[in-house]
Amino acid sequence: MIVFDKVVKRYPGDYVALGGVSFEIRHGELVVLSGHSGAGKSTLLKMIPAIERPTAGMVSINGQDVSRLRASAIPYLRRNLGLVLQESRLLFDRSVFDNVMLPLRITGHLPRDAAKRVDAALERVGLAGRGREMPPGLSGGEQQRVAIARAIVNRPSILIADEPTAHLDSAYARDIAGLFKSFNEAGVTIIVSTHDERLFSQWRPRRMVLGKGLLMRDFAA
Ligand SMILES: Nc1ncnc2c1ncn2[C@@H]1O[C@H](COP(=O)(O)OP(=O)(O)OP(=O)(O)O)[C@@H](O)[C@H]1O
Repeated sequence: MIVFDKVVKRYPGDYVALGGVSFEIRHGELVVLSGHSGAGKSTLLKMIPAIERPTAGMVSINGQDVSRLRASAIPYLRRNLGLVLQESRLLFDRSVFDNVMLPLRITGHLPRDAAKRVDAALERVGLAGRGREMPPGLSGGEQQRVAIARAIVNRPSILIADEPTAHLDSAYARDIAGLFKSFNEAGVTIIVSTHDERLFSQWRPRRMVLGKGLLMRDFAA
């Protein structure tokens, strides 16, 4: 369970990006977060992996307060989270395989079955056998699939994606939305922000709408 309790985020210059946001997300939910540009979506998502910390209030995951986590504990937190953030770009000078392998290297020791995990993640996103290719040779949609493979290679129980379909044409965007749905069906909790809620509406997700740093609407699934 993810809990936000009266979370406030003030950036330097006193800009209030989140003005006191509270909600709970249960295990296995599919949550679509929308809101105008600057509403605070990225800020909210970044609080879950402790990339941003609340100015006030608390964020917890499965009972652990992540808003005040020691720096040394953060890698353990992130090991259980899959992240597809706007800044999580691919390394263009490394193969698709190496890009997806990256989180496995970061966690310290390579699992014995690391290569198998990478292959399984690539297969999961429809890129089986493409590991040797280089990212610049892939379409935008395929690059996004690599980023998603990289996010799921650790088999996280929670997957967070910040506008994963931005810059993709509608057919690719629908494919990517379908991928998230398939992960959700496999039991993964999904929190995805989008400018286009319609991409997910057929699955009747929980819809949360942010406006000016406040939770304006929260439609249960
Ligand atoms: N590191 C930062 N320092 C100062 N202000 C910031 C920082 N990050 C975000 N902001 C400001 O906080 C507000 C919320 O930003 P945020 O990126 O969370 O919104 P968003 O809803 O994700 O927007 P978009 O849809 O454009 O990505 C914006 O006005 C932004 O300029």
